[in-house]
Amino acid sequence: MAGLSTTVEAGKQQAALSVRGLSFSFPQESPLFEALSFDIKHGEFVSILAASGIGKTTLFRLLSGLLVPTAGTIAIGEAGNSARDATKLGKIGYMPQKDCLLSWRSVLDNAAIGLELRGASKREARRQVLELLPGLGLEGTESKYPHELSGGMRQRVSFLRSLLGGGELFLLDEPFSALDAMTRISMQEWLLQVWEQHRKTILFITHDVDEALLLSDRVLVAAQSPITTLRELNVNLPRPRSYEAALDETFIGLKRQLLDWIGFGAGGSNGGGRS
Ligand SMILES: Nc1ncnc2c1ncn2[C@@H]1O[C@H](COP(=O)(O)OP(=O)(O)OP(=O)(O)O)[C@@H](O)[C@H]1O
Repeated sequence: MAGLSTTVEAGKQQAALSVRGLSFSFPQESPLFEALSFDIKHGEFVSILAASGIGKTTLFRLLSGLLVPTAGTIAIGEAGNSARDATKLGKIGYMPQKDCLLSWRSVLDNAAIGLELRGASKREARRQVLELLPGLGLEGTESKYPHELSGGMRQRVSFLRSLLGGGELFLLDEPFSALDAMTRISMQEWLLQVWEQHRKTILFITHDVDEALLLSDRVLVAAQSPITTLRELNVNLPRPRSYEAALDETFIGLKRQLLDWIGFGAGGSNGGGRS
């Protein structure tokens, strides 16, 4: 037992997120998580790859304190805050599948919300947003409204809002799933560049094997329900990366491994649903 607690303590000091023995089920439903443990290090980009309906969004709701685990602990940041406290303290940045921009606010004012909520004056918040817009490919859009933007632009504004919210840990829930293939590739490349600049800790949910490999330092695979363990693949591809990386032999080897784990390998017969 002493050995176990030393490991957990060491993890707490270094980890941006430390999950220990997490169990959760909705009332009268089968469990989604049972005694799940994993860590995310500071500055890491980690993707969770899983089939639909297995509990990815529920995991994010647990990590952001919107749901309470049936058992286990979630510790966030160096202080080891609980999910609920970390969210209250603004340490968690959450970017959902839909951009959720406010239709009556301009790009400038949508992106500034994160800073305003942290106590910045409107003037200061706007100044910081204006400074960052060009780097996000959004120069000249500051007075536009969400309906005047493309899907990719809306997601970038949404990301900027989360970024300026100042979190230590960013939870990105399939942020590009609603985009067409071309926009999706350009958004992935854009996110790679932004991450290189800011090196925030990101936990990214996706169904897409290529996307997980292209973006991540590690991919965690949830292949069975309830989720008790996550299989882990280190993505040892050099950075900075671009979409070209997907043509690399190493990439294809890693992809083969992931497809095998989720049941689509040479011997697999997965139909893509919850197993
Ligand atoms: N409030 C709730 N009450 C009861 N069951 C729920 C509730 N929310 C989600 N579920 C169920 O929990 C399971 C996991 O849902 P969740 O949304 O976390 O899955 P997911 O892996 O994110 O799916 P997708 O990839 O399709 O978004 C599903 O079977 C879903 O129907």
